[in-house]
Amino acid sequence: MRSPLVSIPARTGIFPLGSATVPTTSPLLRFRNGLNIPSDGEYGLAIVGEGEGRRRLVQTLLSKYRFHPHPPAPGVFPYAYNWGLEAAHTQGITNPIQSPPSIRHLTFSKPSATGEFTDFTARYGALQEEDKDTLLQFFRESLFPAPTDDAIAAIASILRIEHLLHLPLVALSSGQTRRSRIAAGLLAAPRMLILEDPFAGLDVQSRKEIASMLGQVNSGAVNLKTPSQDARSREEDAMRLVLSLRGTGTIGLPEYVTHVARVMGGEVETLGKEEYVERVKDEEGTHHVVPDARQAVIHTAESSAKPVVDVQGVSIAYGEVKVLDNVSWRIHPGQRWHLQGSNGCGKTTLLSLILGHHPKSFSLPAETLSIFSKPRREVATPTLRRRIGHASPEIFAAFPRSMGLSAGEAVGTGYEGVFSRRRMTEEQRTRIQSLLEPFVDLLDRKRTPSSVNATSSTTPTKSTLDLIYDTDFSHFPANQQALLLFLRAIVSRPSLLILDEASQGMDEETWARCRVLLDKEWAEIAQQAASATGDEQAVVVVSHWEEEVPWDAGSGRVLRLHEGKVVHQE
Ligand SMILES: Nc1ncnc2c1ncn2[C@@H]1O[C@H](COP(=O)(O)OP(=O)(O)OP(=O)(O)O)[C@@H](O)[C@H]1O
Repeated sequence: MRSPLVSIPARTGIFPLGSATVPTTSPLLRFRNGLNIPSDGEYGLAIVGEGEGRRRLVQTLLSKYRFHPHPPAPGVFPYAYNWGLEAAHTQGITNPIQSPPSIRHLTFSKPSATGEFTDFTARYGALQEEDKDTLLQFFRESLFPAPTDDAIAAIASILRIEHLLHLPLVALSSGQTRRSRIAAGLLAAPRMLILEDPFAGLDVQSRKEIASMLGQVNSGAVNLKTPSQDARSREEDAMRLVLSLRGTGTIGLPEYVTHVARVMGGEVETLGKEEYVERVKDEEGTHHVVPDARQAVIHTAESSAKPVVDVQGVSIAYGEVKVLDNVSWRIHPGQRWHLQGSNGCGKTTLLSLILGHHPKSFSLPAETLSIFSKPRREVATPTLRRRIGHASPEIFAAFPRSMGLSAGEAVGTGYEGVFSRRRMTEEQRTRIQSLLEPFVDLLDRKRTPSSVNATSSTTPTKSTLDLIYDTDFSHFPANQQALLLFLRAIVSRPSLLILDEASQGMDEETWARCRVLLDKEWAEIAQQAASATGDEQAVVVVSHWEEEVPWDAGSGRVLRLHEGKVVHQE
């Protein structure tokens, strides 16, 4: 038997580093019944629950906080691991792990490291010299220690990304990028790998494949460090995987997971998987998020108005590879479309033509692409920016963080669909504040999770809203930046709203509130349309999760692509 990898005693409180030895504030987190991550044997951990709590628990595992009342033994970093050694000593375990474990943390919702604007349109063609680095080069040159070519080949085969190795990084679709980042995390072969929301943005098949592959890595059946070791030592050296999953996590709980650490109201409780699943079932009977304006929405009205978008027989190829193959699609005002298809099938490319991000958008024959009832080539790109609201992982990655834009200004850039500062009119400022208002308890940087519950029903004061409005966009954590960029997409009530994986990086609770807001928006837009002051909004949603489409199942329309072809339209 070996000492546990991480062993946090029951009733431990977590405090910021540098806080008073005898705490004067309530803990950031409290462990109700302790957390033990054994270093060998059958064990898989998933962290679920409140977004902020999950992030704190991850940071705790990375030893970014102070523990009280019983701190781990002083010594090597990461400290949470020292408890394992202590426990080994008191329990007479003779075979403790000698060296501190290397821990790697893979998060997918991080903005670019420099905060600079990156021109995401480069991925659709005109590659700059610096954008030409391939995935293979990235694996060889950016990881430390550098993996062997054999290890790269093995992981590429397991994750089915061999065909992408020679593509430029910027050409990868968002699902392909995610697979590649999981591959990079595994190639670094740490003792413990923490993956945050690894399944968001993955299609159903990919989710299954990756969940099963993670299970094999976690059990030691796939060992990327030393493939020649015998079965016993492979199990001992297995890379421990810790998954942090959104909400209840029951949607994406892989089979190999045996334990769940659930964070609720600032408290961590560790449960066996079965017990946890049972409990969630019981609770779901009583805790439903019921959006209050749903019934007011008209989802499938066949409009007599002219189409917002008319795509007729469009094809796009990169060399021999056809990414879109004779695609036709007509979108009318008021229609709700769910654009479906597996990772890399061409969804984002199709949308980039409509959005004017793709270099071919402007040069397609006039009869193949019309937007707002005119051939695309007769519609100026700034008009598209202004009339199409758009949120996507690409916008999230590219949005400038170093310009000092405030949260309110960031949302306001949606009026023109630009990435630069614009002076807001008083009316626009009021509108932005009205969008921020339903989220004020989430965005208020001063509140703790426990105080949120207590006060979220009270009307926010003007000054809190002003404060949020004026706070630097880049000071918000990634999940809140995702929320602000969603508000940016809807702020101008555009004729066409494109939500491409817009909920990625957000907590379930936040997305549930976004859905309520959308319903309210659509009801108001429909009312205005009925009094003949405009058309209803057309909406396109890209999501691999049926649960995240913001209308009732079956009430919208579907366009499904497969390898660039339309295979289903209803
Ligand atoms: N410059 C390029 N050269 C070759 N292939 C490319 C290039 N740019 C994009 N591709 C490929 O085009 C395909 C379509 O990508 P796209 O981003 O449209 O997929 P998607 O359906 O949006 O996927 P996801 O669900 O992962 O977001 C991908 O397989 C991608 O690798």
